[in-house]
Amino acid sequence: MAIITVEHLRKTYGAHTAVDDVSFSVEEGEIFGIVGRNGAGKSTTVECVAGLRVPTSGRVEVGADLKEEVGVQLQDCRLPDKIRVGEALDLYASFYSRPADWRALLDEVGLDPRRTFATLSGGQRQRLSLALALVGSPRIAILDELTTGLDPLARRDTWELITRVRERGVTVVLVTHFMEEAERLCDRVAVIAGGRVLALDTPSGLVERAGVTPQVTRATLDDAFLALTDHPSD
Ligand SMILES: Nc1ncnc2c1ncn2[C@@H]1O[C@H](COP(=O)(O)OP(=O)(O)OP(=O)(O)O)[C@@H](O)[C@H]1O
Repeated sequence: MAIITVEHLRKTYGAHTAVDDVSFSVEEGEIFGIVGRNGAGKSTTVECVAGLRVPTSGRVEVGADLKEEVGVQLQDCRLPDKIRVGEALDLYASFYSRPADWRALLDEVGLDPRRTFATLSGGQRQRLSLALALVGSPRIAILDELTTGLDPLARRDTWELITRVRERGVTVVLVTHFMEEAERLCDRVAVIAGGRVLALDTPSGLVERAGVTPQVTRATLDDAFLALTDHPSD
């Protein structure tokens, strides 16, 4: 059953059209990927889904309470330098009527509640932003480039965290630049370019659809992405 339905979504900023006629639906419990190059319209799309931006036209329907049941991790989230990790979690938990146990969440993401935001590495900040997105026990988690800027090992750890989130029944919308990430984690992936959905399928379906020939061993989603976005077929 679809928990998110987006139909003919359009978002303009002045004369610039960032998202143009985007339609897709996300099934409850799946990890749905949105991939595309810089400026493709990925963040604008998920911010419209999360209710953070108002669509210019089109329909966005979310089968969950936006304030209580949707957790959002935004790109480049910043907190005051001196706030402690535990204080941030405690504050965010107070926004929800059924918050998760934030100490357990911090254990899961491997963060010390006494650390201040200023002393966290890039990877630790990303893990904090994931914990903040999950502290309300959401039914839907929207994660916007959660692993950008992480080293390969930290990225893999984060993939494990995302898999565990899904195992708890949370629907995940994952915006990413990394095709390997989308291929490993996502049930279905929408490829966006120029504010439009070029293709939407399972990772293996996209590879097949793009008709890419394996270079060494087998064709990957990365090959499919390059083929689709280099020669978009409308
Ligand atoms: N507030 C805004 N005002 C004007 N233009 C904007 C605004 N936000 C985004 N844009 C433009 O809209 C287009 C889509 O941006 P968006 O951030 O949705 O893309 P993206 O696919 O998430 O890119 P990235 O991977 O670089 O984050 C870009 O051309 C961007 O410059």
